[in-house]
Amino acid sequence: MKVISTKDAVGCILCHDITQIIKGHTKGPVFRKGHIVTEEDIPVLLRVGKENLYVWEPKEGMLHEDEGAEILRQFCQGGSRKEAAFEGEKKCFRYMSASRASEGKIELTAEMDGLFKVDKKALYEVNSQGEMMIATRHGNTEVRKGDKLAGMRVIPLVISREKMDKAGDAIRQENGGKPILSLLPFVPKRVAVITTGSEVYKGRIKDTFTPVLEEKLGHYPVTIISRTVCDDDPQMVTDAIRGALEMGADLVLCTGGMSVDPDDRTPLAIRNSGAKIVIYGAPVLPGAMFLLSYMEGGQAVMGLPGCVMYAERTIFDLVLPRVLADDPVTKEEIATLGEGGLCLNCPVCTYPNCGFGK
Ligand SMILES: Nc1nc2c(c(=O)[nH]1)N[C@H]1C(S)=C(S)[C@@H](COP(=O)(O)OP(=O)(O)OC[C@H]3O[C@@H](n4cnc5c(N)ncnc54)[C@H](O)[C@@H]3O)O[C@H]1N2
Ligand code: MOO
Repeated sequence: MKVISTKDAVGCILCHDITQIIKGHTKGPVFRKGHIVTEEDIPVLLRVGKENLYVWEPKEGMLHEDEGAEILRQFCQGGSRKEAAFEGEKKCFRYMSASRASEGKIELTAEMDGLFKVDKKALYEVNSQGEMMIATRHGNTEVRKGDKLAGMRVIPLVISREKMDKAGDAIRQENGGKPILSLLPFVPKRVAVITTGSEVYKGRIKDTFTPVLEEKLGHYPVTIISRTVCDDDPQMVTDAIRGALEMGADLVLCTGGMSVDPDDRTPLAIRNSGAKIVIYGAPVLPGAMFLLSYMEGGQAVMGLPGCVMYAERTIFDLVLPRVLADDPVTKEEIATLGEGGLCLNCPVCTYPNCGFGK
């Protein structure tokens, strides 16, 4: 820290807030600690009576907190300054926009509806360095345009470039240097709904499952291309799946017949369609009897248990955004859902902003 004549302070970093008081009008900081003095600031500083200032001396190898924050933004979002050019106040890149660095902090916001992904290990590496932090919302959750995704800042006013480089090296070692955060936009999909169950097929009860799916799918860029009702006959269900795929379905949703009764034949029917089963049975309640499979061509075929019809949130809500963002779900990932896999059925549901599936 040193004292400098205000007239000579352009480019210097203020060490403390500078307060302006105009009687009966304003009281507050005109400049914050950490601000870099510009040519235009000089008359303002002189007007608040500051002919001399305490400033940091720019030192070789030391970065201002805002410069450090910009490096954190690159860790998160990727892209050089040029690639991620400012549009007005926003820096847009890879469907995320960044605020301008201010007081050492940058925030990222979703520019599209889609699936938010976090490389947890790389994030941990950066946050383990000290003197810097990145906080995000949970990964693998759907986000909507305008949602806040992450905030990051450098903790001290200045940070060594070496420290930032070390964090960059840790990310490179962890994932080869890929951005920590990504937003995968939803990809428009054609969906086929196959309802199974003799009670519905024979008209004994009304189908109340399909309307639930229609409502849920209505929040995404999805077209329902077919609705078929089948008896508890696995061949009939298999034929319906194959027919839907021939019609160009990207996603086939089979409902009913997912548990252990003699008439519950949907898993067999899905298997016989040629789909490769990722999981049948998941550590999530509601949703234990869920089945996820993929065809060779990448189309997803799901078996949805009865709970998807009656419970507000189930495993279907965890998996659907991923499938709609073309983000394949693995058996291992499903196995990790156990902790947080219990929906608490809160009086007011705040999903996805809750612990379910996290
Ligand atoms: N012994 C066991 N029983 C059950 C288990 C288990 O592990 N062992 N799991 C339970 C869980 S968890 C669920 S979830 C359900 C799974 O049910 P299913 O997917 O097999 O559903 P269904 O048996 O076909 O039907 C259940 C219930 O829902 C009505 N339903 C089904 N589809 C429709 C429709 N399109 N419209 C209207 N109503 C429909 C159906 O009539 C039944 O009343 O299994 C538990 N049991
Ligand atoms: O499979 Mo049930 O799906 O847990 O309610």
